[in-house]
Amino acid sequence: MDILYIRNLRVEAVIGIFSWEKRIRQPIHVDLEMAVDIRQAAATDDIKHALDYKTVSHRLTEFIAHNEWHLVETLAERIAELLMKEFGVSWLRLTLSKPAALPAADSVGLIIERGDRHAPRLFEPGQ
Ligand SMILES: Nc1nc2c(c(=O)[nH]1)N=C([C@H](O)[C@@H](O)CO)CN2
Repeated sequence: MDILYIRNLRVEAVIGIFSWEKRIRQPIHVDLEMAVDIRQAAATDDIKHALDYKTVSHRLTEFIAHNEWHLVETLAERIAELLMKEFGVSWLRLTLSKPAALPAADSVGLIIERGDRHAPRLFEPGQ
């Protein structure tokens, strides 16, 4: 299986467990790897058969920024669900970072993997 990645997608989000965190936006950085099979896209040279990283990035930005979150765990799980349901992604590894969370640390966050790495894409959106 091949991997399409998006590295260091930056989104300003309302996220955190404390009341002061409900009143500000904080940066969330998304690193994403998604299983794909690039052969049909490469053979046809047609974006219709590719997982469009621009569309995925715009959707994730909108989803993260237009909702409010308490835990990074919740946000990570919801992102994984969205990618599987809306884009047919069969396997993903997501690194979610909240770099402003701890003044004494460069960043904190999570790495999660969901799905079957060797399964084909579940569907192509719009088909
Ligand atoms: N495992 C987690 N621990 C903490 C979280 C979290 O989302 N998951 N969040 C916070 C606070 O919101 C923190 O980021 C504020 O500095 C603390 N621990």
